[in-house]
Amino acid sequence: MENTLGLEIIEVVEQAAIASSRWMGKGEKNTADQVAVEAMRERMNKIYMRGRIVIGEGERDEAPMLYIGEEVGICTRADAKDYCNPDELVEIDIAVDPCEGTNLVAYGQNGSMAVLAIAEKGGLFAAPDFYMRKLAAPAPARGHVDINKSATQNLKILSECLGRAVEELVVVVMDRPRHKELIQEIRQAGARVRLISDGDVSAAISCAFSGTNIHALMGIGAAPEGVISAAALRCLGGHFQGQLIYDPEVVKTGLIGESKEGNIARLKEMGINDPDRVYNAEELASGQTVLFAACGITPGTLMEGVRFFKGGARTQSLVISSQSRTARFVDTIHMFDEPKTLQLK
Ligand SMILES: O=C(COP(=O)(O)O)[C@@H](O)[C@H](O)[C@H](O)[C@H](O)COP(=O)(O)O
Ligand SMILES: [Mn+2]
Ligand SMILES: [Mn+2]
Repeated sequence: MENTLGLEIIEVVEQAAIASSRWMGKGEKNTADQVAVEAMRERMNKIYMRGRIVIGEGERDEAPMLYIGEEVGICTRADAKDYCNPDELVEIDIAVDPCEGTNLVAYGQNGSMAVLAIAEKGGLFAAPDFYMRKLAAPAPARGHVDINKSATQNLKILSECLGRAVEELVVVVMDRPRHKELIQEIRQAGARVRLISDGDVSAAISCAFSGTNIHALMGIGAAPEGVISAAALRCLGGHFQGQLIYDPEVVKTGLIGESKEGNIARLKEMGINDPDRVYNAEELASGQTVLFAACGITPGTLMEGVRFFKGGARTQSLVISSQSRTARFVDTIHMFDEPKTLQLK
């Protein structure tokens, strides 16, 4: 699966990011999302692979999407075996979020990215479009912090694992009414809180890189984004745990149906019999080979955003592979017109 695919998916996220960034700051989140979806689909369909979308994101808020179950790649065609080699015919599952942080793009704010994760068939948890309680932390804290413990306890553990005072820790939390008590508790424990309006994938992955000044992600975000984050953290050896949240009272957004009971029944239909189960990164992204790729749309903690210049654009992407154990930052210059002199800085 690995080699050529690793290169091709860089272009998939780059094309989605470039398309979306043309709508940066225009106040139209659905268009910023739609163009990213179309660009991602178009580029994926040029790859010699046999892909299936398992996480398309978007059902909950009716955003444009790549559909769950949608087949992508040249080798999904009926006559594929005539021109695809056996490696390309291996079925792979793909989780995508072509525009993660649509509001951030629409309002010209930092932290949005085009992102996807890939594993062999069955290697990614097909999360329902519900919410997920998440705990992400750097590698030294992996398996020590625990989502079942209080924020206060986890901060103490984190401080021991990272060898720094609780006061020196920064925790990212989504700025939502559902997190009022959590925010209070983190502050009371002595740590500092970075509130974000959107974009918890970037926050989760940032935990795995020292120098980002992000030491944990706590709280409830979307479940599909949880699986994508888990894929990256699994490859990077960071800590990630997720627990589905199906009670509308807990999330307070009115976006996941009327009743907790109805949602439990929905989960059962999907084969999830224990709705309260806590999943770790290896369970959410269980594939033998996991690939992750992201490209900044607007500037972020990990990557630059798309920068246009006369006749082209420059992007920065991150590609992570469990197989080659690499995290590659890729700086690309895209030439829209005839190549001219390229500006290096
Ligand atoms: O910010 C986010 C929105 O993603 P997108 O729709 O692709 O632009 C994600 O990072 C969050 O994980 C999540 O979708 C958010 O927490 C949903 O919560 P809410 O806005 O309270 O419904
Ligand atoms: Mn998203
Ligand atoms: Mn999105």
